[in-house]
Amino acid sequence: MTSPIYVAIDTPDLAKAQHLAGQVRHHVGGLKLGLEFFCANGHHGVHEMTKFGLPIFLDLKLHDIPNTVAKAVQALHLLEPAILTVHAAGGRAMLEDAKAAAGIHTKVVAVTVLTSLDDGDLTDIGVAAKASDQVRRLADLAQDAGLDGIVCSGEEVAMAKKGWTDGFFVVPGVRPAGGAMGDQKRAVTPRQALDNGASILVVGRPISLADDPDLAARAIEATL
Ligand SMILES: O=C(O)c1cc(=O)[nH]c(=O)n1[C@@H]1O[C@H](COP(=O)(O)O)[C@@H](O)[C@H]1O
Repeated sequence: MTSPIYVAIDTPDLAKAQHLAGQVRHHVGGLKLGLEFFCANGHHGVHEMTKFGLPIFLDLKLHDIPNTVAKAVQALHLLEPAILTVHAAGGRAMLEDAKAAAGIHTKVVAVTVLTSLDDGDLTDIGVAAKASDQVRRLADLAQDAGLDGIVCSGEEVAMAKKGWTDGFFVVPGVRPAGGAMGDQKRAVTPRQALDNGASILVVGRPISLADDPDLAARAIEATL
């Protein structure tokens, strides 16, 4: 069975990214490349990483006016990522245009409330809702706009899935029991996230900072 774990390769260094992917390739289901990697290595870097033969999740969290996001998505066509992120807070028109601009092999998923934010952080940016209510609102918007799914924490995924049974649910910010939270605030264990309905799990530092990343990936897989 394919692993639901996508390893977050958060480094600007292509050689380090290739080394990590090479270490874990047999125990993860895909590679997630984010802003740090893409800003440093661009299309060339993504091409290099496709050589591992795993699906590529390009996590650029696009968030701009609809025209700009649609053009950016078009500019990514050649890369054919399996998954691409945009921010749900960009609004309905931006989400619709992003989906329309994406290639047929790319799932476009909307980031709802970052897993690094809690209710207090939402208050600070003028969002009066609790994180869970905001996730529900943005999940409904993403579904209406025709997206393939959302990114949310393992705390909300069961609730979000109830209203969107065939949606694709990406859960990052997961932590093995007792693992360091770092900047994550709404974290659950990988097993909980999967039990709650995650389609895939994004795991970064618990694997990439481990002495033996492959062992860490296998240990997480063994809990699923
Ligand atoms: O879209 C994401 O992947 C994402 C959304 C979110 O709400 N929270 C979140 O942590 N992520 C990404 O998931 C990864 C989590 O990394 P670790 O906290 O190191 O496991 C990072 O690459 C984040 O950019």
